[in-house]
This record gives sequence, structure tokens and C-alpha cells, in this order.
Amino acid sequence: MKLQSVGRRYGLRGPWVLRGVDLELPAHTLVRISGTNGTGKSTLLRLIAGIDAPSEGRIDGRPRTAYVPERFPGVLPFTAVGYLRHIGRIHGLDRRTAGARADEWLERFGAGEHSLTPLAELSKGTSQKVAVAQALLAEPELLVLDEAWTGLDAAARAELDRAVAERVAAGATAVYVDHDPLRLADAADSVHSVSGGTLIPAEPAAPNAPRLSGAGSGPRVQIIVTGPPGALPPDGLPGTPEHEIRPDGDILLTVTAPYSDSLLRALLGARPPWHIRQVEHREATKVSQR
Ligand SMILES: Nc1ncnc2c1ncn2[C@@H]1O[C@H](COP(=O)(O)OP(=O)(O)OP(=O)(O)O)[C@@H](O)[C@H]1O
Repeated sequence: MKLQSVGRRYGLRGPWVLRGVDLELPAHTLVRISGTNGTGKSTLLRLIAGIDAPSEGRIDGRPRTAYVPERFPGVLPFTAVGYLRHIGRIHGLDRRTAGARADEWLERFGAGEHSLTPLAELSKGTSQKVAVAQALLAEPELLVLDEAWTGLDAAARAELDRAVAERVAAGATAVYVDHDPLRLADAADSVHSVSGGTLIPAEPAAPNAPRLSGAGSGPRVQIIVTGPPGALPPDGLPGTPEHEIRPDGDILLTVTAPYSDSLLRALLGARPPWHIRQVEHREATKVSQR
């Protein structure tokens, strides 16, 4: 998808919130949008998600899109699972698949026990789990996340990190805004900052900057694998792991934690196969600050 000279203002004579925004969103990439409060990040994400239209400029090549808004409207007349099935059907899933995915995503986020609770009665945290589940269950080609981690518990934040990494590894584009500068920082392919009413390329956060929450991408997973004799790991592995050939011929792969599940699946599914010898989780070198 491509944004060309995109501008947005609210009302015919309102001030321009964004102007001259050019942005390419290729497949297989994780893109962070940063910027200080009120600069227009949510405005940009709504345009990218297709739920708002630019006042000028154009957006070409809309993929299948799912969006987690900054505020999830939790007052719809559904139970949690009923809502997710309904969204699945809207995304074109058949009844069985929609039902299975609804159950699966509620379980993944640790909200299975609330599946029959009406949306209006869910706690803020569980409501946010439903908000992210509704976006993930359709396996979108473009995933747009506006502060989607906010309100989630630590386990669900880490699960969302993994789910985003999985989507990107599967070929999707994911675009996100988050107040934690290290949220998926090691995994982001590009960072753009909304500033002065437009979008400019930005430097990723320093890897040793203080972490605001416990689910950033600092931790890594090391995987020792044995491949066919003399072979190097295949190209294009999820998370682009670093590799080191050990004296015994095995290969040590190091990847940021959110990508580890996708990487393991890719290695297990590779032809010829790679054998997993050991998987070890390494904590971030910097202590988290909460
Ligand atoms: N629907 C709207 N109608 C009128 N003005 C709006 C609307 N939505 C946003 N704005 C204005 O556009 C500007 C940018 O808002 P936006 O929510 O996009 O910024 P943001 O960077 O996401 O802010 P935050 O970090 O606080 O979430 C603000 O001045 C806001 O008041």
C-alpha cells in the first residue's frame, strides 16, 4: 500500500492535522509510527486502516485490513465470543472457522473464561483482549494497531508481540503506535515520526533505552539447530536471526523473543529439515523499569 501526498483536516476550514504524507507499506514489514501527543498519529492510523479518508492526496493498493482502535467500543450487544464470531463472518470466514478462531484467540490472550460474558460487562483489560483478537482472527494482510498493548496484562502483551511477529513473518504488514519506545523495537523494520503536521523518517529507539513496560522486545531466544551437512540456515527466516557456526557444526541462531515461535515453525517446516537441539530464553541485558 502507498500513501501519496496525503493530507487530513477536520472540517472544511479546520487546520491541517497532516499534510504531504508519503509512505510506502510493503508486505512483510513491521512499521512503527511515533510522535508526541496530539500530533496526528491516530489520524494517520485511521487513514492507513481505511476507516477514514484523506482530505487530499491518495492511498493506493488496499490490502485486507484489520484495525485495533485506540478506544474499543465495548457497548455492542454481543458476548465476547459472539462478537468475535460475528467479526470473523464479516471478514468472510465460514461459520466453523469463525467459531474456532474466536475460541482460539480468546484462549491465547487468557480470556477464554470470559467468552460468554457480554461485552458491556467485561473489565477494561479483557475488553482490550477482545479488541486485539477481533483484528488478529482474520489473519489480515495489513494489521493496524493504535496503542493496542495498553490495558493488557504482561502475558497478553507478550502474546500480542508474538502475534504481530507471526503476522509479519507470514507476509503481512503491521503498523503500530505505542507509548513504550521499546515496544517491538528490535523487530521494527522502519520507524516514522509524525511531527510538524507531516511524517518524517525517525531513528529507532536505542536498544538500551529505559523500558516502560515488561513486554518489549529486549529478550532473545537462542536456538541450536543441526542442518544438512555444510548448509547455512535458509534465507528469509522469521525475525532475521543472527547465526553462528559452532565448533561441532551445529548452528546457534539468536532471534528477538517475539519471533521465536515463527522461527521454530519455519525451521521445523524447512525442506530439507533442520533439527532443533536446544531452545534457550535469554533475558534483556537491561533491567526493566516500570
Ligand atoms: N474527529 C476529529 N475531529 C476534529 N479534530 C480531531 C478529530 N480527531 C483528531 N482531531 C484533532 O487532530 C489532532 C491530532 O489528533 P490525533 O488523535 O490524531 O493525535 P495523536 O498523535 O494520536 O494523539 P495522542 O498521542 O494523544 O493519542 C488533534 O489536534 C485532535 O484534536
